[in-house]
Amino acid sequence: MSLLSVTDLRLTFGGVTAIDGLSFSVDEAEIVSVIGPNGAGKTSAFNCVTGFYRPTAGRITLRGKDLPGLRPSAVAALGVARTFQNLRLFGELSVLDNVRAGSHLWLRQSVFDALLHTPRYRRSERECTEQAHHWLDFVGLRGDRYGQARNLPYGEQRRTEIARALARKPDLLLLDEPAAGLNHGEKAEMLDLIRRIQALGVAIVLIEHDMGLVMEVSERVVVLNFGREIADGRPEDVRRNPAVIEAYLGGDITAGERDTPQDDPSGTTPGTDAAHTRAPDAGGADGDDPAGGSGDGAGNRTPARDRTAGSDADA
Ligand SMILES: Nc1ncnc2c1ncn2[C@@H]1O[C@H](COP(=O)(O)OP(=O)(O)OP(=O)(O)O)[C@@H](O)[C@H]1O
Repeated sequence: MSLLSVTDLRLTFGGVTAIDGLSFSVDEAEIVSVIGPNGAGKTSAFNCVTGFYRPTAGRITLRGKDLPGLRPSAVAALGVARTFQNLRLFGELSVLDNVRAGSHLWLRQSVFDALLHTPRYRRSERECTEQAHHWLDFVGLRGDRYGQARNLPYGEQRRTEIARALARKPDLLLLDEPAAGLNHGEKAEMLDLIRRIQALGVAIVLIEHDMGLVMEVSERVVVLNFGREIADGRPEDVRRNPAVIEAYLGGDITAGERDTPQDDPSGTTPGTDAAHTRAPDAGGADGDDPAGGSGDGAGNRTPARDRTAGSDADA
């Protein structure tokens, strides 16, 4: 049985069809990437899996258990953790406390323990802090872990978010554009980190516009375009798939692999990522940020272009 199974997933917002029949599965400790141009429905799919959105139709199961209808906290308790395209750290809290917040999911303490500071409470808090240090070491955080999270450089904040997700001890980790806004060296470190997470036995679903990273790290790649799945296969097959090449308007889908210091002397501009060569949508709804946040914090969004299905939402 697959760890995650998504079957005929559909999601509409009024007249907008965000996902139109998506099916894929993820095995234990497998890395599967979901790619596609801006607005293709990738983040919406994550939101359906994690309980942030309720699908219009279709099935999502984790080890055979149906997920739709469960609240995000219940999905997390089943072993699914995620990071967000737009970072969602508690900026005022320390880096350490942000990661400690991830551990609280599995801590065994009652309100009674917390109020009376029982030995059990003190023990579990200590364990929680040790775990947070462990995961910050694991992700290779270099910054001050006792300082406010908002003061960390962008790449370090991304690591902190991943540490917080790992503190939940997930079996499945959904990473939404983990390399966005990172420079060349940081992207190489991210690739290494993703592999080390997999080596822990954690399955990963990756949304990423950097095709170099996707092709390097994925065992399978699922391609979405306008909400429809147009390919699902091994990276080397997907990159040659005519429908995929067409979806990128004839662009070289491996363009991101040229995102080297030579192309970008500053080493800080992720703008050569392939998917950004075509942007059917840069709508106000960012999927994980229905309140209207658009962009990934790195400013690497491309201009909006009309699309039939999405035009309402984009208006
Ligand atoms: N809450 C929402 N309300 C209305 N429309 C939405 C909402 N969330 C997403 N959409 C629409 O669904 C479509 C898919 O959006 P989604 O954010 O899932 O795409 P994406 O592939 O993740 O894009 P990107 O690469 O830019 O993050 C878009 O047309 C978007 O405008």
